[in-house]
Amino acid sequence: MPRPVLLIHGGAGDITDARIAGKFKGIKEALRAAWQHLDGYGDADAGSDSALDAVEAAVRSMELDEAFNAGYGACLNTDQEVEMEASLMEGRHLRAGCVTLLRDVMHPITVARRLMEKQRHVFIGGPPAQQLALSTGSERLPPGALITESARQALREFEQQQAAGKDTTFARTELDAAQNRTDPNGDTVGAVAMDRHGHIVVGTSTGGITGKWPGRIGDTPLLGCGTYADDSVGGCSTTGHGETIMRYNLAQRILAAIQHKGLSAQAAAEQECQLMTQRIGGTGGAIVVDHNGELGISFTSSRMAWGYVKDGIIHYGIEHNELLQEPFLAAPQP
Ligand SMILES: NC(=O)C[C@H](N)C(=O)O
Repeated sequence: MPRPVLLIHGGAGDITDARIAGKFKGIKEALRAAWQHLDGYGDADAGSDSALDAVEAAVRSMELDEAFNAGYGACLNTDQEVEMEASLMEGRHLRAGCVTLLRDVMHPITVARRLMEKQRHVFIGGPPAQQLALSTGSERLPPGALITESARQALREFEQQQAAGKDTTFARTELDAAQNRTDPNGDTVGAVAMDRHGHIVVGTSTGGITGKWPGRIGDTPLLGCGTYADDSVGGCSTTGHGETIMRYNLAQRILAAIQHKGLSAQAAAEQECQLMTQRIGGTGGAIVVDHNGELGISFTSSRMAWGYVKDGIIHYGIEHNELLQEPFLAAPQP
């Protein structure tokens, strides 16, 4: 019987030093919030939805945390508004729920789950996505409630760059470190879990990229780009420059490299992230769990926050070739 696995990311990009501590804190909190669903702690029998529950819990934790570009703290479009996207997929029956252009609700990943579990469509966007959220239990937040000062600052910097005639093609995920500016923009979040029955679930949630056009849709809600899960191969969540990732079909290519080329999860993630950047120019990253529970973590951006739980230890990092560790120390159960 496979051992449960939970691997998460908190976004790829040119994350500045000042934001690393917040990312690590958020990654560890998300792992602690979610792991109990997989190891049977809070769940009497770690039931059939344990991977789904774990992924939703991890992503919800990061959606609440302004250190990340999802939910509260999501980045702003050129109209100074938040439009969020998320996708969720399970690898047993290949069911999925995807939402885009979603406004004024806290947890896009939960809306994606409700769509997957209870509705007859897979992908819904704009006001009907919000309608679905509100009619299935989400609270409507006052306009602007998801906007942080950091997100406003990121948009101001983006606008200054545009006014100065700089190339903003790659938006916030690409420009900061090179130009030595602050990076007030958090990043996309994602989670891949495998339960003890070998069922894999993947979820990804984002505000997109700062300075995007209203109505812009990125890679995150697209199956095969931001998210894919298939129990017979593995699961993958990606992050980075969406226009690049969707043109390359990054998640699907990584899983195809595992399935058809026999690569390990790590080798497949490395190979495809690198080939994508060599070929198209934008950068990104991916987390992967293959059907044996082996992990892959790779990125061509300067940094990507990630973490996983194994043998009672939280493993995490943000730099290339970095592996930090900390005891899991689960919160006491009631
Ligand atoms: N930071 C990110 O991962 C952004 C996301 N991939 C997008 O382009 O919408």
